[in-house]
Amino acid sequence: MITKVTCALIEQYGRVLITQRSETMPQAMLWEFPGGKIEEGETEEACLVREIQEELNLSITPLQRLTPVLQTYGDKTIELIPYLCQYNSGAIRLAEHRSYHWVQPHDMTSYNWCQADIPIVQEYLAMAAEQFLGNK
Ligand SMILES: Nc1nc2c([nH]c(=O)n2[C@@H]2O[C@H](COP(=O)(O)OP(=O)(O)OP(=O)(O)O)[C@@H](O)[C@H]2O)c(=O)[nH]1
Repeated sequence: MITKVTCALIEQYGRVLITQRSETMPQAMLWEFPGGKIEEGETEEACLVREIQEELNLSITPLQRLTPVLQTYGDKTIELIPYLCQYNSGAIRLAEHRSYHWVQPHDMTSYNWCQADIPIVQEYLAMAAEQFLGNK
């Protein structure tokens, strides 16, 4: 069975919000984009809005779906579905994570990521580079 998991790339002022998993979570201490498992009957977007409210106390709007990643961890396979998201309101209150950073694209590769997130970071960096060139 493949578990569908959404994750949010929340952008603000040219930075993206990333979160560090806690000691007690699977993939402990690794960095990820916040999100979580899709519940029965839920859309991807509704899942993200719910998870980001629950985990971080933020209101967001999903804007653009990026490329999903299939990843096997031991005997579990997940499909990680990333969305670029707009920050709307709220101040961060961590419910589950150990910490968070707002990072600039060029700093993203210096983090220790969950395996599934690495292709998403690469896709985001490619998009950020294109945007930079387009703005020149
Ligand atoms: N949220 C999130 N999960 C990720 C990412 N990358 C990644 O490999 N995962 C994996 O996807 C799964 C999602 O689990 P989760 O624990 O965040 O989701 P959840 O809150 O809905 O689950 P729970 O209710 O079982 O605790 C975990 O196995 C986690 O390690 C990511 O960027 N964001």
